[in-house]
Amino acid sequence: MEFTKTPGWLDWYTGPSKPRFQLPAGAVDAHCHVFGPGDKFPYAPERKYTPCDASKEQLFALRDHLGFDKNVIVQATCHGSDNRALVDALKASNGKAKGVATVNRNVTDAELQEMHAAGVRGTRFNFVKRLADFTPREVLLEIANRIAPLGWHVVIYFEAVDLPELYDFFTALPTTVVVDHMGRPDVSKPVTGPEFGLFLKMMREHSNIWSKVSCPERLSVSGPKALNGEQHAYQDVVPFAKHLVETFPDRVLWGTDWPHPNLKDHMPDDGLLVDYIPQIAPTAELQRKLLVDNPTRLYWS
Ligand SMILES: O=C(O)/C=C(\C=C(/O)C(=O)O)C(=O)O
Repeated sequence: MEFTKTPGWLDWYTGPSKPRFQLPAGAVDAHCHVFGPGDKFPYAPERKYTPCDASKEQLFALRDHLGFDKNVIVQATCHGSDNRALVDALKASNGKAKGVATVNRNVTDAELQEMHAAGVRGTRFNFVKRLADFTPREVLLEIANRIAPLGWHVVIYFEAVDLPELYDFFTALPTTVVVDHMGRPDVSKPVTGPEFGLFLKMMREHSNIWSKVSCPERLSVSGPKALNGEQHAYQDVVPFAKHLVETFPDRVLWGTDWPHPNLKDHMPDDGLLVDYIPQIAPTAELQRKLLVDNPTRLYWS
């Protein structure tokens, strides 16, 4: 079956630079994807976008180029609850990849066991309206209760404006909960403002809730260049990510988000994204927790 990319789709950055920042041994890219190939793993009919193909081989080559040891591959909405491409990549990784799947209420226990055996360790609930249709909370809670005995966690992706309405649901989940991309804060507002304050309250009062401090390229208003034109990428996101890393050092994760779905105005060099890490994790200890200890404990223990 032929698939045509969403008009204006930006492919990932070809020829990423070699990072200047030396990743610590055992570092994990804890948020990335595989897409298709569509002729082998068709994209979901209910998808909101059609991506470029992005293979496990290309992901693993990027892992090695950047200096990561492992990947956590996250099911993207373009594949819906068809996790075959994800499972195929996990099985090909020689134990160097774990996964976060998307399942619906009809998933069988045998299917869950098969995914667990392949390396899946979580399921993802997507509340970003441009990506996924509404699923009743009771259905999601039913799924969370079914995956909890497997030791899986729940990954949540939402817009910051929706947190007030979702707060009680998130804090009632029976598993570890991992928030994608800091809950997409509005970085034009202060870190100390009420909006991000609600997110910090959730993390402070619920020690089962973690956050990825990834995707400055999605959140930044200042963009890849600072106003003076110097290459200070995404400076307006640094205070948010750095605050989370320093406040909750044992509950943060980082990922490239390769191949960067749905970016509209630019495509980051993944090598420069890695070089961004020391700005948000300024000590070797914080870098080791963020990149090695935390993802290893959550996915490989
Ligand atoms: O890949 C990301 O983390 C971000 C996006 C896409 C998805 O998460 C997805 O399709 O599942 C996005 O913001 O468009």
